[in-house]
Amino acid sequence: MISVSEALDRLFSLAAPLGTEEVPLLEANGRILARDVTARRDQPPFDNSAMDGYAVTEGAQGDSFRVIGESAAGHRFTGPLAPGEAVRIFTGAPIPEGTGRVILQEDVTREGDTITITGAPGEGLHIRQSGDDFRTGDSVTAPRRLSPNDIALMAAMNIARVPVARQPRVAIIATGDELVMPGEDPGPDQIVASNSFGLRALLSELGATPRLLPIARDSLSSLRTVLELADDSDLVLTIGGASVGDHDLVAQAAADMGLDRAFHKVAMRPGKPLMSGRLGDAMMIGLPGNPVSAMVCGHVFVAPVIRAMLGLGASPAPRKTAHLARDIPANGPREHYMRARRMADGLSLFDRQDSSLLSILSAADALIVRPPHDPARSVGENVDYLPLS
Ligand SMILES: Nc1nc2c(c(=O)[nH]1)N[C@H]1C(S)=C(S)[C@@H](COP(=O)(O)OP(=O)(O)OC[C@H]3O[C@@H](n4cnc5c(N)ncnc54)[C@H](O)[C@@H]3O)O[C@H]1N2
Ligand code: MOO
Repeated sequence: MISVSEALDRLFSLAAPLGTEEVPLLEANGRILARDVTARRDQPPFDNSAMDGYAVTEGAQGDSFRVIGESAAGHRFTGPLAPGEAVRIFTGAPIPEGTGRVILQEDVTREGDTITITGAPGEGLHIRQSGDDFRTGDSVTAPRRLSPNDIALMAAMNIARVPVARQPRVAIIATGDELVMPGEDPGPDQIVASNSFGLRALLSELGATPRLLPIARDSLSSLRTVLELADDSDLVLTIGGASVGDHDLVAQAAADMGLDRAFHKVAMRPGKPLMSGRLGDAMMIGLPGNPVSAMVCGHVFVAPVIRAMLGLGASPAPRKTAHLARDIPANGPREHYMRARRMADGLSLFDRQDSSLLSILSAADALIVRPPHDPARSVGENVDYLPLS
């Protein structure tokens, strides 16, 4: 059995970045920016008023001015401004030539075309300089996952089409005679397929394009039929049938179809029967069937693989450190990902750690990472964990 970090290295060597495509700005949110993009104009493109008020050359409390015109957003005042004159101005409007400051309308009384500064104007000039925000050629740097704030910035930069990483196409194949789909009426020996739905959600969140294929039954012919449906995928994820039982046929079905196996079995808990390799043009990861094992492998292996395919680099799932709120026992020979909750007084481990317990996984928001043979740890000691939310 190989270690988790060795397994990750082998996975990364199978997971090449997938290349780029251009999408309209409207479709770029959540996508990975693949190349730096640069502003096509200065922002603001002209000096403009930060407030509604009056543009003057200079002014103090008690000064009066003659209002000679108006500058509104989208409609500038074209003439110059001289001492003793004021231009009515609104937020975002271009600053007339000669303006020294903008007096807030709250600090002014107006009679006809004459204004008098009645309030203390203060230090602020209320003028936003051209290029204050960004200048032509300033860039948004890649790679990064584009957020709504980035979309706003790129719109202001007049970038209408955005180069982004192609989304990995991921086929998800649940396997097992016992499985039915959520919403179906399970027979007495049947259970509802859950892992495929959890993994699909995880993959969507990561920025992949997941596709649920029909459930494969526990026969080589059924597995082959469904695996063949996945032939246009970048990554094929199978769930279950990865262990040593008589009905665990995924490894054999994939081998029959030419899987170039990179490894089978990892020294971790849960997740030991994990396998991976190259299957035709696609990468394949065979996940264990136990629900918590499949989801933990999703967080520990699938998520970093998707990030690597998206061009975000080959690095393990980010870890944090926190102290323990409870004692934890010594670990065995496999790296253990233990379900826990972050509490005010530290990480609190769930008593029940069986890899079938989705209710515990759902209640957990952290996986404490225990290295192989880690000794017992006491309250207050620091441990590494993977945040789940
Ligand atoms: N003799 C041994 N037995 C087992 C070993 C071992 O080393 N020696 N390893 C155990 C470990 S660790 C795991 S993990 C499981 C995983 O085995 P498989 O990948 O072959 O998974 P299955 O046997 O197909 O299923 C296990 C369990 O999970 C349920 N399942 C499967 N698929 C789904 C799904 N899509 N949604 C929800 N639940 C699913 C399935 O019904 C079983 O209950 O093997 C141990 N055994
Ligand atoms: O290690 Mo398995 O993955 O017990 O559930």
